[in-house]
Amino acid sequence: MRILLTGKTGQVGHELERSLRGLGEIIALDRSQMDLSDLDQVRDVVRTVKPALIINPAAYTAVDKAESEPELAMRINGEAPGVMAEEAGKIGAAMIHYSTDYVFDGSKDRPYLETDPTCPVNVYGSTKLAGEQAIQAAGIPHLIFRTSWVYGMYGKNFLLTMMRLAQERDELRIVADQHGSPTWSGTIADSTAAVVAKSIQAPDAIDWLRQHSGIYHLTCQGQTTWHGFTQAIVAATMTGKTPVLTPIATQDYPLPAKRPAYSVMSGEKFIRNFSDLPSWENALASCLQKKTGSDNL
Ligand SMILES: NC(=O)C1=CN([C@@H]2O[C@H](COP(=O)(O)OP(=O)(O)OC[C@H]3O[C@@H](n4cnc5c(N)ncnc54)[C@H](OP(=O)(O)O)[C@@H]3O)[C@@H](O)[C@H]2O)C=CC1
Ligand SMILES: Cc1cn([C@H]2C[C@H](O)[C@@H](COP(=O)(O)OP(=O)(O)O[C@H]3O[C@@H](C)C(=O)[C@@H](O)[C@H]3O)O2)c(=O)[nH]c1=O
Ligand SMILES: [Mg+2]
Repeated sequence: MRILLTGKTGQVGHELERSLRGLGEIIALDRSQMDLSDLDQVRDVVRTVKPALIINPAAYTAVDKAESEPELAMRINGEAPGVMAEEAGKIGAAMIHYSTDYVFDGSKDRPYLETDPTCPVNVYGSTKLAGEQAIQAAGIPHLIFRTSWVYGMYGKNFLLTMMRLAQERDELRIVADQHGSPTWSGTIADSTAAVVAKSIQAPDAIDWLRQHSGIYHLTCQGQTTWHGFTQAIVAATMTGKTPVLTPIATQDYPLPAKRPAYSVMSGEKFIRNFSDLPSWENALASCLQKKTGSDNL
């Protein structure tokens, strides 16, 4: 199966390139080869590569910057996935796409289900929701994996930021009233590869993907806060003198974009249909131990 992989320099794209090895002919592209802000180029690349499956982890992920660049964020997160899906439809291809917990407003206090109403509270979330809707509207075989709080040893993320700040400072002030599920990029990539492998084992991979089409919540299981996540990071990575970790309220860490106060998502549908998901604690340990996502959930 020929697979077109976007965003190979991103956290998830980087791990996917590794996890997908052996599952087909992987055409992995970066921004210079497929710029999602150039919709004509997106169209041309799909037409030239003619994949059976598009896997799209590329996205505009700068949550605060998106507030001042809504049009660019919408083109990359909302429109480009729609163009990919439209072109996929013309060649009988399927699509695996990634979305976010930030499609929810955070007013629930129990894990969000795939059937719960969406209501983004920031520009990034609105543009990611538009991407989901554009893919659904194209009517192609598709899997949309909503994930959250992604980290790993590669790329820009909260784990690496906090490991650095914990070395530099005596005190860290961290938001303790936002609840979510930190998710290792390796878990996302390996879980995606497991799904692709299942599709390939079926008599007709595209038909299998059509039968399983829909939205799935793909996160590590359990929940914490950014403060709780930092406590786990510091405990696992530092010995000797550690900084004081002071819990603070969201309002005491002002940022341009609003965030949902609660964005835990139930992984039950994903687990029932595809494969098990690790707890966030176990995934963090695996990440720190292995430093790759190649063969560990
Ligand atoms: N990070 C997170 O916490 C979360 C992410 N998600 C979703 O998961 C998916 C993967 O995210 P993640 O890997 O963490 O994201 P990263 O920010 O690590 O990577 C984003 C990727 O998209 C690429 N990209 C950005 N703009 C363009 C563009 N105009 N054209 C082509 N490529 C572009 C980047 O390229 P370059 O390296 O050149 O910038 C990079 O390869 C995304 O859909 C994201 O919305 C969902 C929930 C949480
Ligand atoms: C560095 C730092 C951050 N924080 C807070 C700010 C913020 O609320 C929280 C996390 O910071 P981030 O910048 O990683 O948060 P954010 O960019 O909102 O992360 C989000 O990214 C997008 C792409 C998603 O899809 C989401 O699932 C989520 O992972 O931690 C502190 O409280 N203290 C600190 O010292
Ligand atoms: Mg961020």
